[in-house]
Amino acid sequence: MEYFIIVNPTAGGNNGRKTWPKIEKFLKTKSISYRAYFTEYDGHAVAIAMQILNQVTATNHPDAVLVAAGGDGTLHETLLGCMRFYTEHPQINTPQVPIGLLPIGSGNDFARALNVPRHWQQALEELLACQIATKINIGHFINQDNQTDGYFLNNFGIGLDATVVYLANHSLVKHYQRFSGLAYWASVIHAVQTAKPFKLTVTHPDGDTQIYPNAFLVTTTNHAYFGGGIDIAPQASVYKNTLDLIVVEKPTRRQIALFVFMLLLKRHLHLRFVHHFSGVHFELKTNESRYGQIDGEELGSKTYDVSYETKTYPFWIKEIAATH
Ligand SMILES: Nc1ncnc2c1ncn2[C@@H]1O[C@H](COP(=O)(O)OP(=O)(O)OP(=O)(O)O)[C@@H](O)[C@H]1O
Repeated sequence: MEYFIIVNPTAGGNNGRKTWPKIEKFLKTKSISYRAYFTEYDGHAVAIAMQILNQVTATNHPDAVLVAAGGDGTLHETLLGCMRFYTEHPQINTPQVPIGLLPIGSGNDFARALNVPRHWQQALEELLACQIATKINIGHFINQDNQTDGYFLNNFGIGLDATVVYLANHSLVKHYQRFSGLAYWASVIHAVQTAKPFKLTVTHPDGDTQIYPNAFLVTTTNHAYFGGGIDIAPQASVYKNTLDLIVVEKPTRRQIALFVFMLLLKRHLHLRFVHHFSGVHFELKTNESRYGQIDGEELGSKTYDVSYETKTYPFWIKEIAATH
């Protein structure tokens, strides 16, 4: 195999920069064939992934694996580059180049969902031991207003979780690994206090519609986790072709405490201000501007008219039969 590794040196509060020399040493010791590419700016992994696929498909390279060494953002951009490349080159009929993960970011929720170890060496050993690609479900969304689309591995959030992402990304201490956890939790508290509820309309394929006048946290998720390991949708799985939608209506202070307590017990879906759906397709519409996030990447503050479904992409991971 030949591993084309996209390294985000800034992932995990510069953990990428510190960990890469160890990864490289390990690869050299084992005489593994690899090429490394370093991201230099936001969005760079999209361009690098496309460039690698261009090269790999032009030379008919049969044993290529694209590896995202970073956090969920790097992985998201790598996937986006792959999906964009294959959409732009529909004539390519060789199998899609699989994506592997070296989770050296902060949250690493997709790695958690796939049971990929979050220590670089264990993750690398599993990656190198893998023999066959596994098709995994990913989220696909279409903006109904302009028909643009995109993908997510983890979740597409509107409201509270996206406000947290916005505040954490703009925190002054974000780039210091030691403080990134603190910055995150400070952002959660700030967001809970300041985020405003909004009207959300959910439409199902059969035309059934629900309206939530006080939606507060709206997450469409591909697996159980969000926010760095919070088990927001315990029944969700990348091995199901469904997406899970969690809608939390604006809670009172007492309800916030109850929500956190029930979340820890994984019983929060029983609360009457928490709503949960699982489906292969649904649409969400809002009419007030709110922050949005996709796999931890900011969308800014806007309104949404979005439809959701799943697609698949091959990943270079150890298959977990038990969760199928
Ligand atoms: N050289 C760079 N300088 C600044 N930002 C970069 C650079 N390379 C990549 N980025 C950006 O860094 C951001 C964060 O990366 P990533 O999500 O992989 O790490 P993380 O936030 O630590 O992990 P997680 O999302 O799992 O919490 C991404 O938006 C990416 O575009």
